[in-house]
Amino acid sequence: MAAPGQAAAPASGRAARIGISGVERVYASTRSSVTALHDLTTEVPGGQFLSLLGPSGCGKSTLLRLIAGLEHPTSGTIEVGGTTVTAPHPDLGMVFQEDLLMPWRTVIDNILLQADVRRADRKAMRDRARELLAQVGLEACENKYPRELSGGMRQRVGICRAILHDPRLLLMDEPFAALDAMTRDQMAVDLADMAAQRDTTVVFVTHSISEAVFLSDRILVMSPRPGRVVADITVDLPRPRGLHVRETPRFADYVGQVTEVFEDLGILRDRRPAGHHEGTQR
Ligand SMILES: Nc1ncnc2c1ncn2[C@@H]1O[C@H](COP(=O)(O)OP(=O)(O)OP(=O)(O)O)[C@@H](O)[C@H]1O
Repeated sequence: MAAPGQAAAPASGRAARIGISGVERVYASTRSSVTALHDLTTEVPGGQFLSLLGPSGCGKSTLLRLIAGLEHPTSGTIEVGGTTVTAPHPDLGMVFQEDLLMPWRTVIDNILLQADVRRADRKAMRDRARELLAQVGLEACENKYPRELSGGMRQRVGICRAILHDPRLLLMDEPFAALDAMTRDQMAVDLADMAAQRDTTVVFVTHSISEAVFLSDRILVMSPRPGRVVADITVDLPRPRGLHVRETPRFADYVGQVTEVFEDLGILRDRRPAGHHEGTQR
């Protein structure tokens, strides 16, 4: 994956390509039916860092669950690594808004849960878990319990768990949404550093335009429900990217480009003079 904190890892070709073709997802009950996604077609090359941006309820989480194989499209197909997704597939890491750590397990045992469910060699995985903890500055915390950690620390542990088995695909559903702004910035840098060291495709859901621009190779902007892709923006900012990239005119241009799409959709309303972009949730 090409991520902002460091130079991109050399692509080994192992990162999963995603193919989404004519995907529709309708949630039907006896009383009503909701079309969450409508006729979604796109391809995500292996190793790309893709962000999904869109208003609440436009189907971003639904799309992640479909890619993960946790649920199925009503019509259309999704391929991951050349295979049609019909069930949850193992070569995947997932991170959610809530850290989902088990309170009765220590930090290291929470990470090793990934090894336990896969019946992997616990000893080898323990060494790897320690390496990952060191990468995110939590080497002194391996025997602590989640209640002893801050929200940002817990979310770092969640990310370590998600990538312990070196998945070819990482799906992240608003992983930093519950964190304060400064922790969130640091998490973006940490994620960038971790991502840069492995060849993984990432699909990242966020409501933050600047977070999406900072992290991504590409941003898909989705319309209000039923979710469709209304803009497909390649973020061609040089890497490595540090937080200072946010002060550059090119960064502002990308933020402005995405903001305009939201203004055109009527989701952001700008009462300031033309050219001055300051929306919510940047
Ligand atoms: N299991 C379900 N049953 C019925 N409707 C559902 C189900 N899951 C999602 N939906 C509906 O599908 C639409 C898309 O939901 P989804 O959670 O994918 O949106 P989202 O873009 O991730 O929203 P948010 O940004 O608020 O998390 C919403 O209208 C939601 O109510």
